[in-house]
Amino acid sequence: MTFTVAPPRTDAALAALLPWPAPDAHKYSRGRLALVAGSPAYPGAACLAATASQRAGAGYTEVFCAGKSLLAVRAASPSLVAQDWRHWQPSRGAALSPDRPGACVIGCGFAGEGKTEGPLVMETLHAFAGPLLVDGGALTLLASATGLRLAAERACAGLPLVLTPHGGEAVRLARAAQLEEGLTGAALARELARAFGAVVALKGPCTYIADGAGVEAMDRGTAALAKAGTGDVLAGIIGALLAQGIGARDSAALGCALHAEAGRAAEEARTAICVVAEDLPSYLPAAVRAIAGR
Ligand SMILES: NC(=O)C1=CN([C@@H]2O[C@H](COP(=O)(O)OP(=O)(O)OC[C@H]3O[C@@H](n4cnc5c(N)ncnc54)[C@H](O)[C@@H]3O)[C@@H](O)[C@H]2O)[C@@H](O)CC1
Ligand SMILES: Nc1ncnc2c1ncn2[C@@H]1O[C@H](COP(=O)(O)OP(=O)(O)O)[C@@H](O)[C@H]1O
Repeated sequence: MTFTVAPPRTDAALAALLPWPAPDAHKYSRGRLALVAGSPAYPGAACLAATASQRAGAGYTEVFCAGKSLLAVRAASPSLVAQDWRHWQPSRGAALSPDRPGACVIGCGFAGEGKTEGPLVMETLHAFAGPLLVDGGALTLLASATGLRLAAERACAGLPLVLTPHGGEAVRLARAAQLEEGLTGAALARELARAFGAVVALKGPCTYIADGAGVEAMDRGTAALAKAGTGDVLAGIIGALLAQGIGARDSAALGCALHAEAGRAAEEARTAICVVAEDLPSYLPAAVRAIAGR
């Protein structure tokens, strides 16, 4: 199977996508991200994704998490709005219209269990009528016959879906989709994108971003990013870009580049040894400047 992997996008191409706010912007016009995240086992993942979303420009970041995780999420940032995930209503979702865009991220800090998280994931796949990013433990639940069917239905309805698996999660998705064994890298990203009708960002030292039309590479990152929780930060960044009305593949490409540049800026200040995931949102301004050239 031969195909071409597009080279990483240039700074100029990425800069053209940056969501600078209009002078008359308000918090809702700047995009509302509903983040369904943070099981009792992993409240920290919700905190990481939510604070990253705020720094990546979303005007309103609303977290729906397990009741036991509420305190941790509220303590992470006073400007976050947090509710028990029992109140998440995917059919109402974020208010969606061209002047009030929105998106949903689901799965950061999910443990991949079926009883509570399963219905949250399946109902969101079915009923959320805006751009949806599936990450973390929700990918384990998506890796099922029901998940594949609901993903196909979203694709038929033209509803954007972004998947952000690491290598282990990608193997689970590939098995569920009965892909050829042993696919890796760009080929795996491309086949997953086709099977799920989604944009796939297959994360690693080089991240491959694919949709039905092709695959591109993103290799700006650093091993400083190889720490628990950095993937949750990435999901929050891409989710915020989706919420601001940027297309799915562009959001994935810009989000991965901003995440990588934040990692590099953090490494510069803190060394590759000492960077931790919670450092990254505070280096997003440096990442924006590196890409924008200002
Ligand atoms: N502070 C927190 O609350 C954190 C919560 N997290 C959440 O924890 C949940 C479980 O995620 P995990 O990734 O730990 O567990 P998984 O069960 O998804 O992954 C565990 C297994 O997948 C494989 N794997 C993991 N990373 C891989 C990679 N980069 N390449 C190849 N194989 C890999 C390994 O076999 C590993 O044993 C997710 O919902 C995630 O969001 C993690 O992001 C870590 C930080
Ligand atoms: N050696 C590396 N070089 C560059 N980027 C890396 C490297 N290792 C990990 N990353 C990046 O760090 C992030 C890790 O995400 P993930 O494995 O989902 O972490 P977690 O589940 O702990 O949040 C991804 O964006 C990945 O591309």
